Amino acid sequence: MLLSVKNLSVTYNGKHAVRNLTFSVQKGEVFGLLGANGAGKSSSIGAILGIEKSTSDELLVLGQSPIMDRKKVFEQVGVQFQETNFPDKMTVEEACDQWHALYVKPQSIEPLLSTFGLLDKQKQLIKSLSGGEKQRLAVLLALLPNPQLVFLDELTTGLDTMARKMLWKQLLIMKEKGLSIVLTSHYMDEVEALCDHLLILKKGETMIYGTIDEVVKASGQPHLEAAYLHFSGEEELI
Ligand SMILES: Nc1ncnc2c1ncn2[C@@H]1O[C@H](COP(=O)(O)OP(=O)(O)OP(=O)(O)O)[C@@H](O)[C@H]1O
Repeated sequence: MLLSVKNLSVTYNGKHAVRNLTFSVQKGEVFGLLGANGAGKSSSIGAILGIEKSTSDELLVLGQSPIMDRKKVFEQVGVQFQETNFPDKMTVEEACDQWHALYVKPQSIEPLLSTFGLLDKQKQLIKSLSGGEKQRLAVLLALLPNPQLVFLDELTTGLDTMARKMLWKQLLIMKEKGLSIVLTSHYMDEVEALCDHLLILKKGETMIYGTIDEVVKASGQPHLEAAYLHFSGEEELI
């Protein structure tokens, strides 16, 4: 088991943002944490990463506590955030070199740059990259540690169709090699392409947790998009 979360709760000013979240992720599994804006996805991930304060009956990342064993755990875990702030004068190459130096067994930089279509952008300032290029760089940096487990927040938001498909293909290759992935996404085609299990949050509560087939079946809807709308409560807004 690479990730085990039991009854994780996050509160802000006495109000629950996440309540009793329970799930686990095995080696080579892709897990999707889904829900409408404000449902509690980022708060959950922040808590699992030890950034947000939380309570739980169990919180183990690679069998260790992300709070007590922080350094050891995060040598083997990759994280991509929605917004990564880089210094103004930093180039793609410098960011890669700095990240590379932080880890014990990182991947080689060049093949990754090539895979992510950024080989000819090495000397460019990060702030001058397009939105999609920045997004690809953020995923590249999350994978650079050669992690056993990677957290990808809104993986392909802002990417064009080709870049999305490229990224999915790349992640599936890494999954085959044993990489475990926790992702958040608002796109059900992405969830269908990648996820083994998914969990849908609504106002911090777990509405359903299972495989895509189980979720669709339990919803009584014809396909995942409709099942998602049903469980997330987003259909009430349409
Ligand atoms: N630091 C904070 N202080 C107070 N409330 C917060 C804080 N961070 C998040 N919240 C609230 O907690 C709830 C869950 O927010 P969260 O960011 O986890 O949702 P999300 O599912 O990641 O949303 P999105 O899809 O918009 O990124 C929201 O109601 C949000 O306003």
